[in-house]
Amino acid sequence: MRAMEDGMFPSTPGKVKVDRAAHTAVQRQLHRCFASTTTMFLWALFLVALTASYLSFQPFVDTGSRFLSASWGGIQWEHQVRASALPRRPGAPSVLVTGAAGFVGSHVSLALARRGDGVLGLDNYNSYYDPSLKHARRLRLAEHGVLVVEGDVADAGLLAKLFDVAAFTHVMHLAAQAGVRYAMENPASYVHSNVAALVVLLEACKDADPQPAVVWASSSSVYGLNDQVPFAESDRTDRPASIYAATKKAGEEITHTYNHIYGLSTTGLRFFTVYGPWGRPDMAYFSFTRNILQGKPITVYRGKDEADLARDFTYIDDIVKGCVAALDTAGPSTGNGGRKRGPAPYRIYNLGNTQPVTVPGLVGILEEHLQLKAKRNVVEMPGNGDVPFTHANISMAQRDLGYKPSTDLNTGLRKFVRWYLSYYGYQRGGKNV
Ligand SMILES: O=C(O)[C@H]1O[C@H](OP(=O)(O)OP(=O)(O)OC[C@H]2O[C@@H](n3ccc(=O)[nH]c3=O)[C@H](O)[C@@H]2O)[C@H](O)[C@@H](O)[C@@H]1O
Repeated sequence: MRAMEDGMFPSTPGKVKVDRAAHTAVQRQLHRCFASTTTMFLWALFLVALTASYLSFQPFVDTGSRFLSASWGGIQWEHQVRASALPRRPGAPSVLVTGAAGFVGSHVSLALARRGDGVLGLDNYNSYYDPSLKHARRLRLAEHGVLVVEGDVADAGLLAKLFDVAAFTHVMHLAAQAGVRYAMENPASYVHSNVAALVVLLEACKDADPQPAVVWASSSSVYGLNDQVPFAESDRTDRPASIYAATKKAGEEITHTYNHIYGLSTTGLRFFTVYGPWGRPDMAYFSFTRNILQGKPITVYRGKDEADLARDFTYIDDIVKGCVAALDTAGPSTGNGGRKRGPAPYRIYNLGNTQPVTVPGLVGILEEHLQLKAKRNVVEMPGNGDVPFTHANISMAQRDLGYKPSTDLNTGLRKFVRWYLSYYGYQRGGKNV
């Protein structure tokens, strides 16, 4: 380190010796160099090229060094973003879908693109579960002209750029740190994705002109220790059983604030244990399927007094219909320039199936579709944030969104198993690859 510093700086600051003979020789050289007009022309050409290349790197240079490592920016990228966000039929919405490479996000993006909406996806492809599944979903969307930008919702610079490039009429915010039990291992990731990133997104929405309407994923877990059945939107949600639930509940309060102050139209959807093809490998129905096929044991939790746990499992196609209907019925935001110009809708809906099934019941259906017996390891539910049961009252969603789930667990799991076997290369009676 010392040697390097010695080479760079004079040993006594302010006392630099100038070699006069060398200095004159250099001056003569420079003079000879610029004397010829051809050489001057070449220098000019070089300077023009240098300036042009600097300007083409402007999006990276002027927004700060944090973007140097990001995979977005540039004229070509902006062109792709604009094309993806552009509606394919007159009057159709232009939707920014966050978490578009996720389970619900990819299905909703596809449904919107299929009917001609403009759809731009955003996803950080994190490794909470196998990112290769997220990339496979991305490729599926690309086949339908949907671009999924790689980036984090908490990146305010990226969001500002996206809103600058495309005029989104709606935001479908489905990016989140999901999973109830993982919240005990990594609570900070829930605060980052479900609270901090949500605020960054709402800031971008409130600054946009015109402001988009926001539809976003809350969760049935907000009901926490509520024991009034079925769960209605008017029930207590101030007793969350997990950090995950607490961050989703925080999201409901935060969106309320943006609705109240800035006139943002917001709709929170409380999803009830969503399952189906292209699903999440961390969820019970998915990991049970994997273990049963591999001959490995599964852990089945049981509640107090040996009571079975139950969930209001809801099939993905029903959830997609609910999301699209929420988007179509969302009233407009009313603010601009950071100020509210009138009241805007603030809505919360349950999207469930209304037919809870026990966890042993779920395993039984999987055994039937897989034609294999599960090795069940039944244990008492650990104190890990789980709740004993969920059951949705969907009358509000029925009334306002025309939401009407139509897939029972048996039918939905049949479709899931068919997808699973084909995606992972299984054939009946053994793995094919
Ligand atoms: O409805 C929701 O809001 C939530 O639904 C699911 O959470 P959860 O219902 O706990 O779904 P799973 O993790 O698939 O668990 C389903 C049931 O299986 C049980 N389970 C889970 C894992 C396991 O190894 N064994 C087991 O018996 C759980 O206790 C639970 O009763 C999602 O994972 C959450 O992201 C989502 O927000």
